[in-house]
Amino acid sequence: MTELHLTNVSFSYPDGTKALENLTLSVTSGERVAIVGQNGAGKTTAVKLMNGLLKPTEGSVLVGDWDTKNHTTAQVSRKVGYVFQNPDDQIFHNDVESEVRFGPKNMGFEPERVNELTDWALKLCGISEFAEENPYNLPYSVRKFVTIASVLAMDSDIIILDEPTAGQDKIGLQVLGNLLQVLEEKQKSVITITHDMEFVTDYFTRIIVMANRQLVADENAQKVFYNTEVLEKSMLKPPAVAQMAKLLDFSPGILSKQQLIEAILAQRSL
Ligand SMILES: Nc1ncnc2c1ncn2[C@@H]1O[C@H](COP(=O)(O)OP(=O)(O)OP(=O)(O)O)[C@@H](O)[C@H]1O
Repeated sequence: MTELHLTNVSFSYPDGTKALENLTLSVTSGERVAIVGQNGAGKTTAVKLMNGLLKPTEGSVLVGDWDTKNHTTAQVSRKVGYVFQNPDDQIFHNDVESEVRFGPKNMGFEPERVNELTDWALKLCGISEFAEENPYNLPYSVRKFVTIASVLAMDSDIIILDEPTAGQDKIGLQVLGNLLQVLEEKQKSVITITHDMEFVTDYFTRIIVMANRQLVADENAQKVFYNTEVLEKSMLKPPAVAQMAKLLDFSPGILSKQQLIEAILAQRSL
């Protein structure tokens, strides 16, 4: 299993734009972490540094015992799979199965293992029925699962999902929820960038909040969504349930509908 350690990481793009300042965080095996924050906060830059697409200007990124500065992006991406925000930036085959099969095949797995991983990933993403289809004939939500499957099939220890809930309906969200559970059972770490706070409270216990190129909180959901200073700094909008609980002046920490209902019933019975 592979751990991830970012230590005092800063990054500037070649045009001089400073995108990340002094980021320090670690992710252990099997952990689920959500990275949230306003547009331009530095989230995408942070995850690109984690999978070796970018190398830090200052500080270090360790993937297991590899310093990403000493390894190619291709090498690092075998350990840290990255599902891009936009599936159309990632898909390049004319049928779904070839797209998913490409990763494990390219990594040199035995043909039997390639078949096994491809079938597993297609099934886990609920897209086996589309195996022979051209991804570009499928809706955006399915194309997103094609890219998730193609990364899962590489069997990397750390998986980054950029905005996985974008465009997903209730069934898509259920597939994602199940997928996160299966990955946790396999001790895979999942790091997601998302603007979907309901998704965060439903599935992620650890939240990293970023604002203005910096980390402003690394806490559980209860602490983040009831911390006025963090919310103001990051301009983060808490999930609807937490907003309602605050308006009703309930004690901090309520995040689920069930907790809110229980608090309302308890107040009525007073
Ligand atoms: N290729 C690039 N060249 C120059 N500046 C860039 C580049 N990519 C991103 N930036 C800048 O770096 C900063 C951080 O961007 P980044 O994409 O990491 O933020 P983000 O939190 O992921 O935002 P979003 O939620 O909009 O994707 C922003 O000021 C952005 O404009």
